[in-house]
Amino acid sequence: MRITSLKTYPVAPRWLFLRIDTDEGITGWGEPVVEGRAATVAAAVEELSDYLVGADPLRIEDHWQVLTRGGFYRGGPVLSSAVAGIDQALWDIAGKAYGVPVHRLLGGPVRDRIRVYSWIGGDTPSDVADAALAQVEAGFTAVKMNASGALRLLDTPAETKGIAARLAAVREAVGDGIDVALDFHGRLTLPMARRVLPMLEPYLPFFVEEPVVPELTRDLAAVTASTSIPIATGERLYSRWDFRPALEAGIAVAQPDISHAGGISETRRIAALAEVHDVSLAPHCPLGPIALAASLQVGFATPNLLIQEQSLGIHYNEHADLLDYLVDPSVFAYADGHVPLMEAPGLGIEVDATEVERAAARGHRWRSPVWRRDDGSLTEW
Ligand SMILES: O=C(O)[C@@H](O)[C@H](O)[C@H](O)CO
Ligand SMILES: [Mg+2]
Repeated sequence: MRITSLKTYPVAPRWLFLRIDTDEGITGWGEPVVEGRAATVAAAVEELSDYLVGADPLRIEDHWQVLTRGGFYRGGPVLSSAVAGIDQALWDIAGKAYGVPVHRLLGGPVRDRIRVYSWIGGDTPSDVADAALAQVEAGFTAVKMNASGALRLLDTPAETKGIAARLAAVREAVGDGIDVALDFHGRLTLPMARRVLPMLEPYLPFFVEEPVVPELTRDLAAVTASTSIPIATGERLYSRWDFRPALEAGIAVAQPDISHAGGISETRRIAALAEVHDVSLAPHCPLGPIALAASLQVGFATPNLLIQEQSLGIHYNEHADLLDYLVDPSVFAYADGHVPLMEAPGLGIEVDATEVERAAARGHRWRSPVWRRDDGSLTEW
């Protein structure tokens, strides 16, 4: 079998889909994207495609090595995400060629279903509590909320207590049987993290995500030592080499994004490295159905999986949602907040190619918001 073409489709809300065709009529799909940089990653995929057209799609690992290491300059979000989407599409082709779901090629399932969580929004404590209750009513057993708005480097008692008040309101609303995670998007300085996290401890959050920016991986050790809350990070780490210092810093949960961190091949290796550190996996995925399917395929075959993020209805999903590009959306029906074992070949989904073409023709470009503090200085959004 030979690869005949690679084609990318920028689609709403903020995704980039990749279609790889072969001379045997088998098509694979991947999702190579950095949110807000879809066109940049598409250019990287286009440049890498010179090497792939005419090659055997089943030599997945060799292609991963050449595309990642063969260029001398490696790593980073753009290149790693381009390779990630290509890798997903090659695993999809392999599964379809062998007639099995990808998790069977990874050693077979180690669980029957995967627990997924939903993102919840809202500004006031009662807004977030209502959003959490709506997800619990929809069957989810875990939610994740944004921890705060734009914070100062060292913030007021009112802002600081407000973070705890929002979590307290959610805990009060959903009770102790539901898991509640908080995402800080790297908005805390180390001294703020030391002050805020102990205030959250009484409400037993599931985990706290990205308390500090990933550039401060070294400071994570001080954060993890300062609190009993499990610390999660990883959506802005792109390889097992990037994850090593975070794992050594004592995080509890690794969050590789299968569309950023080198695809199925590398996420599988990051999971194994995490296992060495007694760290569980909660793959990041505020992305589309292909990225979610690829994440789930790894999750079915990975012993240290904690939970899977999924993007149905999250606030980024304007003009399109998770299920819009699937021939059969029931695959992500989330019975009782779980996805049952997927048995269809490849990634286990059927992408609606006509809808993808139509959405790409409409054109769409999503930009990350720019957040500023009250003095006008830039902060993490
Ligand atoms: O954990 C999450 O889902 C968020 O931090 C998103 O990754 C972020 O808004 C960029 O897409
Ligand atoms: Mg996050």
